[in-house]
Amino acid sequence: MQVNEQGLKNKEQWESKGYSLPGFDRAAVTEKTRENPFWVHFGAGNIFRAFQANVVQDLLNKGVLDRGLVVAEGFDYEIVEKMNRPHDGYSILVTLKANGSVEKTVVGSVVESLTVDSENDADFNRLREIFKKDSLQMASFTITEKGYSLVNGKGEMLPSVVADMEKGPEKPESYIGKVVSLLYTRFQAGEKPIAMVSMDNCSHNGSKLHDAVFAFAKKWSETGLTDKSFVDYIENPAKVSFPWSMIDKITPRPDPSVEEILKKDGVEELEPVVTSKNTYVAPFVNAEECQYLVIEDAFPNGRPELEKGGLIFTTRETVDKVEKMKVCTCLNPLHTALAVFGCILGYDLISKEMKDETLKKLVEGIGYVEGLPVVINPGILDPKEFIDTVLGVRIPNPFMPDTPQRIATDTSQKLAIRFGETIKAYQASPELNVSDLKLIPLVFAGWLRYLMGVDDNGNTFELSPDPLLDTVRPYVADVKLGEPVDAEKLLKPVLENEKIFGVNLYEAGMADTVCGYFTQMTAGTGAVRSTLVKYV
Ligand SMILES: NC(=O)c1ccc[n+]([C@@H]2O[C@H](COP(=O)([O-])OP(=O)(O)OC[C@H]3O[C@@H](n4cnc5c(N)ncnc54)[C@H](O)[C@@H]3O)[C@@H](O)[C@H]2O)c1
Ligand SMILES: O=P(O)(O)OC[C@@H](O)[C@@H](O)[C@H](O)[C@H](O)CO
Repeated sequence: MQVNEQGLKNKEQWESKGYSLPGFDRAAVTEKTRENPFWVHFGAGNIFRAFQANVVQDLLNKGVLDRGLVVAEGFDYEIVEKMNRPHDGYSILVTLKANGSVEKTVVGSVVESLTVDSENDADFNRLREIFKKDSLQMASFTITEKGYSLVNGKGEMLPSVVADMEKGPEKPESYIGKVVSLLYTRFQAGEKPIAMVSMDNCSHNGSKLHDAVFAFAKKWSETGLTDKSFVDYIENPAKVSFPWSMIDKITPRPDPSVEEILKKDGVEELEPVVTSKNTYVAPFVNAEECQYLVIEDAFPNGRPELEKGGLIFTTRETVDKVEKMKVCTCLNPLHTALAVFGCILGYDLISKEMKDETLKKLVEGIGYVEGLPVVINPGILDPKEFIDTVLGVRIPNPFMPDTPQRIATDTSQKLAIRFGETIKAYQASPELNVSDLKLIPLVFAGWLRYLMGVDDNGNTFELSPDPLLDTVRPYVADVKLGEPVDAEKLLKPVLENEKIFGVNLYEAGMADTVCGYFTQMTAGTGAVRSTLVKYV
């Protein structure tokens, strides 16, 4: 049983093993999509395969849609070369339910896979062609928070961005430069409308995408590298919109336990690949059942009826509230707390951490006690019920192979959103005091302790990738477990960094607490556990 066009011809074989197959005429859908594409997604990673691609498949099955998805990968071309193309765009979605049952779906809604590589004429020209089409309604993105950044950890503009700003839209190298170049193609084709929808886990994600795009459009317009009015096109919401969104579906990396299930069914060539850019991809994805995608309803070229596939379209205000609820208080901060302490305490599964009474109490405290008071009820989802399900069902799901190491990736990019917003809300509130926050500083101290790359037994472990590692690791490089440490002196430059924590922890009055916790956590082996037990 091979995951490709040929291998899927024997439908009975797949169906007899419990697989749901695409229920639409894929050849016809492919042809229509080539002619009139409506949705290009940037970022061919795991969440896209597990969520957006499956929603479109469902709508194709129901006859709500008659065209599929084009996926464009602009960072890690190996995903397209090693996964999408050999498998003709198919992948298997394995849904791991909390009751232990497993749902297997062959997803075939991705009918075109392209690299966004200006050196690859065939793919880049095809993308230009797609961006000229009247039918194109949206371009969406799951490219991680750092995908939108034009600067490095030190705040310096990335060399590829500097080069593209100078050279213009012809042959860009940087990610956003390539996206803006495609938008310029759309502008030149008659200023056609489009929604540019960031679906990444960052606060006000649409504005993040807008700001990065705008920086290029402004520079190119001013320097005459594009038509002067290109920047006006980008700034006209009736032409180009940047809706905000909130996305939620826990999608761990492809796991060997799931690979085993599929292998036993007779599925071949399933081996996951870790690309040279550190993406974990396989011909299958594994994810939980629960999913939410809430999008600001701002689509200047119209949009498909994606609400029929469970997506929620609403106002920017509601997206803001729902996103704050999920990313800033009720899910992602709890994930990051478990990621940091899970790595230090030697865990390899998030669900196992939820059986650790101290860690369970820690995340309950961060969620219910410290986070919930600043959540504004978005109306469409109840925050208390949401957090109840996150802590009672989703994170403890023993069938989900999610790891603290995955979630610890890029922590420096996430602390500001996941905790800083709560601190700011406490600062702004007449009823709340920042000094009441005891657990958030514990996570900050835990992250600094994590950066030592030494677990609570004193053994070294590998840190997850993070663009700021080289900048922040040196601050804790000389700290030795059991030796005296002047935390204030060592950590001050980091704790003052608003970019990392969302606030200057000295100004917020939290720096002393963090230093105190850090000192206790470095007192010797077992000190992280005893500090947690003491304060949780
Ligand atoms: N996995 C989840 O549980 C989940 C759930 C909700 C939202 N998300 C959002 O989706 C994003 C991607 O998650 P995933 O599960 O697909 O991860 P993944 O590791 O499977 O894929 C990452 C994707 O981002 C791209 N990318 C990585 N670094 C980049 C960079 N510097 N510039 C541009 N592109 C870059 C990769 O090429 C790939 O397409 C997350 O960062 C998060 O914002 C993920
Ligand atoms: O995807 P990231 O790297 O932004 O964050 C890691 C996890 O917290 C995240 O992927 C969650 O699983 C997801 O946000 C759940 O919807």
